[in-house]
Amino acid sequence: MVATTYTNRTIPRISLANFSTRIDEITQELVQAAETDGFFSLIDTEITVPEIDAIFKTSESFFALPDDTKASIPFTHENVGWEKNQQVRPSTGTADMKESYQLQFGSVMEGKWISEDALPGFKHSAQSFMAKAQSVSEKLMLCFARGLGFPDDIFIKAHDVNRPNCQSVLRMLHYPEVDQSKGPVPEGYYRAGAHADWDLITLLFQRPGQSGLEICPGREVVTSFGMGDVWTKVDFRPGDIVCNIGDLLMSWSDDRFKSTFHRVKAPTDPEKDYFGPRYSIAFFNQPCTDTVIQGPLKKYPMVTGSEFTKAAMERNFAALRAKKAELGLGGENKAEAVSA
Ligand SMILES: O=C(O)CCC(=O)C(=O)O
Ligand SMILES: [Fe+2]
Repeated sequence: MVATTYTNRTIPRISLANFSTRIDEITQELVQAAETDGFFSLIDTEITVPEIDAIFKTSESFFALPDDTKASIPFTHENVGWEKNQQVRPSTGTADMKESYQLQFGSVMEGKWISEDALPGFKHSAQSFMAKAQSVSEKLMLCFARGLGFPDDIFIKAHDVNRPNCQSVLRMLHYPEVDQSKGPVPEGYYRAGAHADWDLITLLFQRPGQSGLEICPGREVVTSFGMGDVWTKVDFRPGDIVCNIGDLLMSWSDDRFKSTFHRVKAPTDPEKDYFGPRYSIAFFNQPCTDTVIQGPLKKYPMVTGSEFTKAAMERNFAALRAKKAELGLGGENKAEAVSA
């Protein structure tokens, strides 16, 4: 197996304390991080450690349900519902070793919430947490709009969760334990294969002790799938929100802000890697379908939110087909329309 090359890169920790009085300083820090590696951690946010602990408890209870029960709310191409071992990334051509449950704000969730009988209180807890994640996201949206010289509310309006065509997603993730007694995970399998997210900004909630997230900066243009091979392990402390720029913001900033490849590697090293069950939660800020997108320099043609997503998916499929042909694999993956 080819060993991964690692380097230490600093992932800045940016405080949101006293947001309204410190907004200029925060904007500067965010822009700087977005222009370099595209990853940063937020600290001093309005989401407390007990609130993060509570939503992970909720998520763990969901994934502990029998598969038959979770299968009552299957994943659909509207990016909602539950999937297991179904997402294939173009970088790997093999399914991620995980299960996930995607939730949205709007009517696409009809019939997609786990029932109150199966998991009392789930919908209420998830919706409260989604509202909090949205509120933190809107602070970032305001700063990035200013950083790019746009009107303050351009990104906030484009991601208005009260509109029926809002597409933002909260995704709960569970990577099952990797049983070391069964020998090494075959080459080419990942907990989450390398990818860049398609959205504006992603908020990632991680569990202390459940390491695995790695980043590989260096992408120059949003239309490219190429990535380097020097990785950095992402460190975080309890309460941190790890954030990354997605392809939408890279495109909307004419490639000034970087949407960076990241992955969760399958554990291989008993000394350093975490083999136990891993949980994470991602909040993807996706544009309303009718949003009009174009950077200040007009580097790319103007597109709508739905056109942007469609083009991202088509690039994804083309790259996936090429990877499968390279590996001599056929067949379609079922969870292809996922948000990242
Ligand atoms: O589980 C993680 O830490 C990363 C998940 C991720 O990158 C994604 O779902 O897009
Ligand atoms: Fe991601």
